[in-house]
Amino acid sequence: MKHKVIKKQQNSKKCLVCGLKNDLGLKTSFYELENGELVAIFTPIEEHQSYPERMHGGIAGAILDETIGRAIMIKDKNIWGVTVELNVKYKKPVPLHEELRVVGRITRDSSRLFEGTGEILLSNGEVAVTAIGKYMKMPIEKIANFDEADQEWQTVWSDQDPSEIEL
Ligand SMILES: CCCCCCCC(=O)SCCNC(=O)CCNC(=O)[C@H](O)C(C)(C)COP(=O)(O)OP(=O)(O)OC[C@H]1O[C@@H](n2cnc3c(N)ncnc32)[C@H](O)[C@@H]1OP(=O)(O)O
Repeated sequence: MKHKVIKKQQNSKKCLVCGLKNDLGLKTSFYELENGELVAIFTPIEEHQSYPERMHGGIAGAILDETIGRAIMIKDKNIWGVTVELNVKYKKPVPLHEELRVVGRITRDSSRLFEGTGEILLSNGEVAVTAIGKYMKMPIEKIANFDEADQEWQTVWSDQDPSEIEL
């Protein structure tokens, strides 16, 4: 089923998952969908491997962690969190060099904590990795010295940005 993209989220400079100036990073794009889910799109490269041609399980955890952690921003772009728990299940190997979609959504939201689930989808739509994450809400000033301009926290548009995403 196709879902309309309603917003593209910000990237940053050096984050492993979303930093556009991190040469070894995933350079992920994040899209908010009209159904309330967040989709991450990235293509793993050789530097993200574990065994040859297989994406590292830690990279799978990283992309799921950030996709779920950012899904809360659909509701309010000013809610920031730090991961306190992440449970990852590896069901199928994830190949390198293929564009992957990762879907995340919030399943519980309270004043101090939020929880969500996510999946890495293979190009044929099969679910390869799943995760459940729990995050503690914190003001960004308490997490880090995060100057948005310095960290290049901004929406960067591309010709490749989809207007709809098939899930
Ligand atoms: C763009 C945004 C994308 C975000 C996605 C990526 C996010 C990340 O990768 S963040 C990096 C990884 N995570 C971290 O670095 C977090 C490290 N942990 C910490 O800094 C601390 O443990 C921190 C701040 C979460 C809690 O510290 P602190 O407040 O001292 O802990 P503590 O006093 O034990 O707990 C405070 C409260 O939280 C509760 N709590 C703590 N952990 C949990 C948990 N896992 N589940 C439920 N409740 C918890 C405690 O029960 C306690 O409640 P109460 O006050 O009622 O007794």
